[in-house]
Amino acid sequence: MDSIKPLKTASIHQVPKDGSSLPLMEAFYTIQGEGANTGCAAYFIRLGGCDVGCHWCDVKESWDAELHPLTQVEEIVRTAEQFPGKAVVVTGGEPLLYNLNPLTSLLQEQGIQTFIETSGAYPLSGYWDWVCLSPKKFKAPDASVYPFADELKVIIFNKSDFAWAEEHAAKVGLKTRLYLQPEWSKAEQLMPQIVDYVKNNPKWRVSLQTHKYMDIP
Ligand SMILES: C[S@@+](CC[C@H](N)C(=O)[O-])C[C@H]1O[C@@H](n2cnc3c(N)ncnc32)[C@H](O)[C@@H]1O
Ligand SMILES: Nc1nc2[nH]cc(C(=O)O)c2c(=O)[nH]1
Ligand code: SF4
Ligand SMILES: [Mg+2]
Repeated sequence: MDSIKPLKTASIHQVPKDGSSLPLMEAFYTIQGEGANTGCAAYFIRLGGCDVGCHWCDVKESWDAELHPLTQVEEIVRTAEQFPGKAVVVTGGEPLLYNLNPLTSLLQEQGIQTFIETSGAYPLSGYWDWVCLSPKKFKAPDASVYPFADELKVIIFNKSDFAWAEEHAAKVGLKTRLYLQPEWSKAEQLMPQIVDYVKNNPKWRVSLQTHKYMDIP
């Protein structure tokens, strides 16, 4: 009897540089829960691999790329096409570890809008309809990413993060929409401070992880 072939996996460094296949952790059709596109139906493509190391990361299972099978981008796009919502959110892990040009050009050829969730720790690749930059203290964004940010989404974990958020707001363009999002485990405790901050600094908006309140992926 044939034995079951293990799926091929690779470390971050062994993923093909041409972007023809990517370590796919999971993909699911849901509602964008966060930021400017909150409430929109979207297909999420979660790539494995991240070396940023946020201690409060809500998807630590994504960090080790080797746990997630290398998947041809054609196959990823073929599945994305099946859903009525014509927007894809590429997230991770840190998606900018990889060459995202083939994935995003194929998606756009199919009339699918491309959104990315990134820490900006690496230069941008890919063709994007919406870039959400969420900077991290643990590995600063590459300076080249700020001009591409349609949205800056700063996670608030403690009081000092408001001043830190302003440092990043000073680096994005005038058209970039600014969001403060409470770290999930601290959301209840931080909410009064976030509400006060936005009332006093109205260039910012509040972003909540609404999918967690809706109990959807
Ligand atoms: C899991 S990350 C993956 C994409 C990319 N690595 C990044 O950090 O932007 C997706 C989004 O979730 C946010 N996030 C992760 N853990 C969170 C938490 N515990 N509370 C609130 N937001 C969180 C990140 O800041 C990011 O905006
Ligand atoms: N519904 C939903 N919205 C999201 N927005 C960003 C997410 C992410 O993990 O990148 C996410 C997620 O995991 N689920
Ligand atoms: S950069 Fe994103 S995926 Fe990586 S640890 Fe931080 S929140 Fe998690
Ligand atoms: Mg998430």
